[in-house]
Amino acid sequence: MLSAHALTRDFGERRAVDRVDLTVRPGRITGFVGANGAGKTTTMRMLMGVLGPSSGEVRWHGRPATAEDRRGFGYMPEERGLYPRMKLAEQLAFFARLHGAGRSEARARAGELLEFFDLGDRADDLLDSLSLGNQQRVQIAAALVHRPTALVLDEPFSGLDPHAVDAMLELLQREAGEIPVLFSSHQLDLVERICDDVVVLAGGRVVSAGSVDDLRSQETPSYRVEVVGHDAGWVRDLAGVRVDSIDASVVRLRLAGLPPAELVPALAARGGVLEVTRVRPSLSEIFREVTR
Ligand SMILES: Nc1ncnc2c1ncn2[C@@H]1O[C@H](COP(=O)(O)OP(=O)(O)OP(=O)(O)O)[C@@H](O)[C@H]1O
Repeated sequence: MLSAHALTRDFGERRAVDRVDLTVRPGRITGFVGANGAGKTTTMRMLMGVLGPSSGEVRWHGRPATAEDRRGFGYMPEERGLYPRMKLAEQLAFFARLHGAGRSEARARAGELLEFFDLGDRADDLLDSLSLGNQQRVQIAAALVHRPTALVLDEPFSGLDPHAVDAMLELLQREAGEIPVLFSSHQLDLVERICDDVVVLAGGRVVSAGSVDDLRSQETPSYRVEVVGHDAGWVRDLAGVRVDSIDASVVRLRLAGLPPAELVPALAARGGVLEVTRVRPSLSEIFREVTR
């Protein structure tokens, strides 16, 4: 289990990460989300030990994480960091050897990962001859080369086409069966698809954390209402509700004081109603709600 405890980082006067607590459990995929500049990369760098905290602590299995512990982690940094003019297979074998693999074991592992990412026939190509999405696949392969004990991935999905996204999802699910996996992403639909847990950061602070289902259940329920006629504007006059949007005859609203059982009668007393549906909030909606 990888965890952060009151992890804080200042850059001069500016506090980029502010007393962040988070836990990444084995067997679960944790998504790390937040607007640009929220502090995700800075937190991940501290988890990996490439940046020291101003205060707070990173723990591995409940005790302070050491350099040795971190050598076991797989990391995909935001700035990436492979050698553009090195052949793919050579490059991956090189990283495997840095982690202590013997020559033939390193070569075999490089070949296996390139096959997995459909790059087996590009083994002798230079990294910078690949498309950006394929370079991204090699970045992930490099993070996996030493069979890591935990994975920390900074935006692994950015720039990937849908096939590569699917391959990445499959891979993360497979890896997360055994080890803690934390990844940051702005693609909330993907986070929703595969994450068990989510940590939402805003202005350097954790504003929400837990399983996707828990976050959903904390959210104020939202309703879709379709009224008779072309203008549902009158719904705004209802007491005890907050209207999120109106599009002709369709309204999205939340209850703000009105008990759920009174919504339909209150609507019907004011106008013609065709349908009222309770809507399960998407992660994007939850994100907007908790970060606003
Ligand atoms: N080396 C640095 N020196 C000064 N300020 C920094 C440094 N690194 C990050 N920051 C600041 O810390 C804040 C958090 O940045 P960070 O890159 O961690 O955010 P992020 O959530 O990863 O953003 P994005 O989604 O855009 O990648 C930003 O205001 C950024 O400008």
